[in-house]
Amino acid sequence: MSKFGVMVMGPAGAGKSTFCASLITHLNLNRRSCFYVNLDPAAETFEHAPDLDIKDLISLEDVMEEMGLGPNGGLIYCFEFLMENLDFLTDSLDSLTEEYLIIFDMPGQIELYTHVPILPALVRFLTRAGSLDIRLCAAYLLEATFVVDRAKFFAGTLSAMSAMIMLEVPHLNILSKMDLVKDQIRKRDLKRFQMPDSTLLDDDPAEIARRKAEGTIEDKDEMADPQDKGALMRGGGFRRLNRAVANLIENFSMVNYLKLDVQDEDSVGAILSYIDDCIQYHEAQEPKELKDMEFDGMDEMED
Ligand SMILES: Nc1nc2c(ncn2[C@@H]2O[C@H](COP(=O)(O)OP(=O)(O)OP(=O)(O)O)[C@@H](O)[C@H]2O)c(=O)[nH]1
Ligand SMILES: [Mg+2]
Repeated sequence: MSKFGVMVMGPAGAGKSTFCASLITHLNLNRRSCFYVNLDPAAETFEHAPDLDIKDLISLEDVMEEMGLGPNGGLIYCFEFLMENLDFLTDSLDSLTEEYLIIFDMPGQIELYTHVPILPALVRFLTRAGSLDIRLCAAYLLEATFVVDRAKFFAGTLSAMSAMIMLEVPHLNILSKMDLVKDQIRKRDLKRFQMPDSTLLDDDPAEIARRKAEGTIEDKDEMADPQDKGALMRGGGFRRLNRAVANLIENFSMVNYLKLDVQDEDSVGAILSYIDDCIQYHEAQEPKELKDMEFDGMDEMED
């Protein structure tokens, strides 16, 4: 019997726990079962109490105090400890049926998603056939306010891509906190962020302001010409690096973003549909109503 889950990931403060909460509210409203697993050993407050909380296994505060570690080293220690005590997960998750959506609320330390191999090992454990066998997808959240600074946006996109390549499970990228930008950015412009392309760097307001302050451009026109290699060279190493990264992301064309506004029930519902599709949740559900109807039909035939 398969199980189904979503791992909610992304940088610190991206809105992961808030999204988990609104997803749970939405699932409850739609009479769907969910099981909320908090894997952030530093998380204190929750809108919905977790069904399983890593803090019952190990707390970051204790680790920092007893091991003399900082918050990031402490977090890595907590995850290493979890990997040595996987029964903690198995004992609670093993009995869940295919009706449940298991929601993993992850911490925001970016190193967890980029250069330590713990998360891939955890994901392999959760998804391994014959073990928990969870059909898992990753939901990677990036704050929509990043679109204001495009170099930052591409850097965030690069870390999303890194997590995507590292984890090898179906992956949804989500621009969270859309309420903060929806009045500031035109729909047409937003589309360019949803499917990032390197021309976004050509008319970056933050970059234009920076270069105006430096006195390297007089007005917007010089920035708007992507063919102006001279302007790029004059812009120095970082600009060329930004462009190289943006081109890499564009050429891979692997990262597309969905929009999330947690205040909007439809928006949360739309993201849930993507999650369901990724993990083929509906295909595995027992057609209960149909079974009942079949029974009724048979009774009538027998009468
Ligand atoms: N305006 C707005 N604020 C949001 C939204 N989602 C989260 N926030 C705020 O952003 C802050 C961080 O939200 P969290 O949900 O705790 O983010 P997180 O990614 O779980 O943070 P860490 O677990 O610490 O990495 C909180 O102050 C939230 O109230 C949103 O959709 N819109
Ligand atoms: Mg959180």
